[in-house]
Amino acid sequence: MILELDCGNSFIKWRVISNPEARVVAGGVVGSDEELLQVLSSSPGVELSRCRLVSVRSDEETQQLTGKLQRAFSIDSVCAESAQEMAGVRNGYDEFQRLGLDRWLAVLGAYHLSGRACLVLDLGTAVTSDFVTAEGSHLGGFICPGMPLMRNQLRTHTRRIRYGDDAAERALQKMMPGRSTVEAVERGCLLMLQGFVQTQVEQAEEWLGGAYELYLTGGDAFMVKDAFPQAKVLPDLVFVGLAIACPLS
Ligand SMILES: Nc1ncnc2c1ncn2[C@@H]1O[C@H](COP(=O)(O)OP(=O)(O)O)[C@@H](O)[C@H]1O
Ligand SMILES: CC(C)(COP(=O)(O)O)[C@@H](O)C(=O)NCCC(=O)O
Ligand SMILES: [K+]
Repeated sequence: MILELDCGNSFIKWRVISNPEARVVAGGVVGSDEELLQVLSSSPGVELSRCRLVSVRSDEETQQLTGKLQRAFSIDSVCAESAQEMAGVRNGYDEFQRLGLDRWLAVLGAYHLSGRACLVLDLGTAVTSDFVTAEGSHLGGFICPGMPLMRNQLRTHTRRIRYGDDAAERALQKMMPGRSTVEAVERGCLLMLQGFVQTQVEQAEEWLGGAYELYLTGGDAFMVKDAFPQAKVLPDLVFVGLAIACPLS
């Protein structure tokens, strides 16, 4: 079985797939390396033979994680790497190595699945957008703070914005003007998020000419998906790209 990891700035998304059928056997989201080791060693029937991963963390952090996996399960890891061109997509960054690897894999996955122009939005710690033409030319994209960064900036840089996670969840059940701090902040940040996605859709009309596929991925994709019924919501989009960038030869 193959362990697949997507190491973001806040969470590690993990999956175990069978080899060679590539059937998903187990998966989840964890907050730390230790939590990952623990959940993997307590998952019944999971027998790992190797690992492939993508990380936007520092090289040191990524090496620490692969070292822990080697010691705990005796498996080698391969890390996805940047490329100028792959699977019919040409990286649009001036310095292709600087494009976030999670973005690159999501773009590879989206173009592979759609075979046409696409707009890829990844809503995690940061929110990223990437535009790809029907010919596979990556035009670049935009980066802005995601929901966790927006709400934490307000909590950190003001004196009187303080509330807990439970209240935050309750506040988002309705979207009328907030009548408490938690409602005002949570609903305000969600409107920022939805507004950003709406702007990207408008940009796509301009840059991709209307006939494109919209993909939403990342932990907070569910917060905006109802406003964009045309979107394909694919939590595993980065893993689709990971299989392309790190094939099991
Ligand atoms: N099951 C989940 N576990 C952890 N975070 C989740 C989950 N579902 C949604 N989220 C939300 O997803 C966001 C993080 O998204 P993610 O794509 O994992 O970020 P990153 O790739 O930057 O680590 C957080 O705002 C978090 O509240
Ligand atoms: C933009 C990101 C921080 C997003 O990370 P995430 O929210 O998925 O944790 C990451 O893709 C990254 O570090 N990119 C490098 C900068 C760039 O893409 O231009
Ligand atoms: K992201």
